[in-house]
Amino acid sequence: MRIAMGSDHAGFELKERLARRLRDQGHEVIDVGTHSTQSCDYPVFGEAAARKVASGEADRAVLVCGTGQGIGMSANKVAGIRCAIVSEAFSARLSREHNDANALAIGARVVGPGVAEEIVDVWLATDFLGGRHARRVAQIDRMGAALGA
Ligand SMILES: O=C(CO)[C@H](O)[C@H](O)[C@H](O)COP(=O)(O)O
Repeated sequence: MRIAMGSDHAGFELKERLARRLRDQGHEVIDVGTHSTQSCDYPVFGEAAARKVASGEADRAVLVCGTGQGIGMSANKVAGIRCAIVSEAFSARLSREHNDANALAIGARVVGPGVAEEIVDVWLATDFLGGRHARRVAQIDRMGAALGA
């Protein structure tokens, strides 16, 4: 899978760890930064990674900031992005099965690296169930198109 990854300074170390692991698993990682722990602004990197997915250059995005909240909110402003902000594997799985999430945001100050790895593994391995969920996801996407968000 082609996975766009982005973080701010708070998420940098976890992003690096997750990126190494994803590459070891055979995924292509498209790292949009940041590239150090120097303080920076998460919207820049949330948007950049989300745009990779929206344009078709990446299949999914994995994002990390301190809580996952800010970078996830930023990604969700890009048309066509459904970013789930997740702290445990159950929500990660359901965000794929029910919501067809194409972006995942994790908080490096919220979960440890082992839980983060479990979240990413489950999220990447889980398929969208379609059916009634497809109708609801289409409603989300129509709202995004109509409202420009
Ligand atoms: O966006 C966030 C919170 O919603 C992230 O946790 C940021 O990483 C955090 O706000 C950065 O905070 P800092 O005090 O500038 O390190």
